[in-house]
Amino acid sequence: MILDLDIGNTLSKWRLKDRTSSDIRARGAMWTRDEWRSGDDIPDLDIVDVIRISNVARQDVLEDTVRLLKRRVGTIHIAHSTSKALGIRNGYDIPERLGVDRWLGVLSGYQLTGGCCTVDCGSAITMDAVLPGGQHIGGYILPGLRLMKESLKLGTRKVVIDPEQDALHTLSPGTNTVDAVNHGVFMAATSAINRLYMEICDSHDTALPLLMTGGDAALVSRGLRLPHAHWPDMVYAGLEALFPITQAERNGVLAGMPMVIKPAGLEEMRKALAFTQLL
Ligand SMILES: Nc1ncnc2c1ncn2[C@@H]1O[C@H](COP(=O)(O)OP(=O)(O)OP(=O)(O)O)[C@@H](O)[C@H]1O
Ligand SMILES: CC(C)(CO)[C@@H](O)C(=O)NCCC(=O)O
Ligand SMILES: [K+]
Repeated sequence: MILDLDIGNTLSKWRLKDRTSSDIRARGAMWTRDEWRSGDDIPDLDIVDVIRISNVARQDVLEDTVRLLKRRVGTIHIAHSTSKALGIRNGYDIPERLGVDRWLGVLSGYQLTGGCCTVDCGSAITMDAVLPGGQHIGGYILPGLRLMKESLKLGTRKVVIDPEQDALHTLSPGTNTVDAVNHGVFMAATSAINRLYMEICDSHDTALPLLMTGGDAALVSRGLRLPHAHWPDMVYAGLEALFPITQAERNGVLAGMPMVIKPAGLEEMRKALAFTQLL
């Protein structure tokens, strides 16, 4: 069995993948600050023979985790951002500093589309673009929905945006604190993504497919007025692309690959952008 780990700043996600069938056998999440010890929400390491890790938490969190796992599992692959991989050139001035979750998303996104814009909605919202030909151009980091709410200190952090509400209602003016904060935060996230995506396509003269991932992706997706695909396993897929193990992975088949959604036309995007620049 393969154990894939996506260690975030607050939440660590794991999944177990069958080496022979390539099926995902189990999934879970735990708080990153908690110790990795087999139990209720943590898989039994006896059945694991290889581990692949993406880590954006502190280095000592990774070291502790690896020390613990190393006693039980033979092979551990740890992903790092590099200046080049799988036909992509990292656009960061110092490539190693690009968050490896972003790098993995770009790697899998490029495998799927041959050039795209990737958005990861987690603690932070990150956005990256890789052009046809493989140049990664860098990207953007914004606070995620929860962080934005938390920063206001109005006590609305725990009141989640109602996923049943239609997106239009969620953009209406709030008539109480919870709605005012939730709608404001939702608007900040979705309008930033809409705008930045169109700016990237405009300035590079290419309509890129848009891929969404992360814990809040389904929610944020509903406020996007753009064709896009949702790929919950996008970061994991980057681990598969970088360290292929199963036959399917060696053949370039990554877990949960969505259908590529045709992007909006460049001319339509330019018209929409013109509305944002009346002066
Ligand atoms: N099981 C869960 N526990 C807590 N939050 C969750 C869970 N599933 C989804 N979320 C939502 O997802 C967001 C975190 O998303 P995600 O796990 O993608 O973040 P990340 O940036 O990859 O990791 P981290 O937040 O640990 O840095 C939270 O803000 C929360 O709204
Ligand atoms: C931005 C986060 C926290 C998103 O998970 C992560 O990608 C990270 O720690 N990145 C390092 C900074 C950077 O990407 O420029
Ligand atoms: K993430």
